[in-house]
Amino acid sequence: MRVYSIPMRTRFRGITRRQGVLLHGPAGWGEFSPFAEYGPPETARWLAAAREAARDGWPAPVRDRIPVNVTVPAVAPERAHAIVRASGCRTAKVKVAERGQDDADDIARVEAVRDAIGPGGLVRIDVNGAWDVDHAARMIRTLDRFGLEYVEQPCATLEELARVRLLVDVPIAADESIRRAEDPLRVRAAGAADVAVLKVQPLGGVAAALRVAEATGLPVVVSSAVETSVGLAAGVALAAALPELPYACGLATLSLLEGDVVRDPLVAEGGFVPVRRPEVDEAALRRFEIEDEGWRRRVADAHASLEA
Ligand SMILES: O=C(O)CCC(=O)c1ccccc1C(=O)O
Ligand SMILES: [Mg+2]
Repeated sequence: MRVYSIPMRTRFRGITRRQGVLLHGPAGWGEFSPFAEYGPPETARWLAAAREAARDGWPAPVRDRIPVNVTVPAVAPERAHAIVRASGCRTAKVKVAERGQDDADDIARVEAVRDAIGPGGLVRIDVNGAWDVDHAARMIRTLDRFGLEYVEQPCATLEELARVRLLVDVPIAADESIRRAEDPLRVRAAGAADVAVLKVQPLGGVAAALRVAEATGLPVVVSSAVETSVGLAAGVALAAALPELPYACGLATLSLLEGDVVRDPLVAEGGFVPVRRPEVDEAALRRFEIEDEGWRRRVADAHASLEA
């Protein structure tokens, strides 16, 4: 078990360092990197994903590259513009409704991103559940002046998502609303979303996420949890194994980190991430390795919860 801590280039989800654990097994390396606010039983699924990677491996791919979106954190418009231009991606996902910012900040950022990507590019926004129904309907209409592909998790609850979905013409994607195997059925029953955002670690692995994808009956966008190339490879494997992949995925997140633990990182080029599994590089890993009792305990607790 190896613990890593990598500085982030930009503050994201309120964190400035990404930390996690890498596990090795007969099938390769797996990543366990639940965010600090998660404890058991949730972390058991994150551990199951790491174990699947290390012990079992993943289903066969049906494509050899994955179209990806550039992820634009809640930065100033000039910076957002530069991030999009440098990415080469034809789809941008813009974080909005960040704490400490207001609607005008979001409008300026989305406008800058539309300008940077041009009329032929796609712009989606991610609200992380921060708006109430009225605020969501108002802001989605305002931001749709710049053309929105979809809105990710505009409100926190399924009931609110379903109401917003009836009020606006822009498709709604569910992200935080899908974290457990039983969630897709609830999303479907509530009529809460047009698109399902799936992340491998919270769903307990690639095979489990494929079953969730089938259960949603919705088009799927695979997204990372901002991981090293070890964790990203699992997201790439899921995106590669899905029968249909109509949207760009949120797997171009390596550029949010200052470094990586592999020889040949899973970076996006020309808007695509290649389908492959990079090898952990001892020297790279040692550069970011830390000794941390807290992470060892989190693995042990997740393990105990998984066996219970
Ligand atoms: O989807 C992307 O473009 C990047 C991944 C991302 O946004 C994300 C990463 C970690 C935790 C939450 C989220 C999120 O989608 O809200
Ligand atoms: Mg999201």
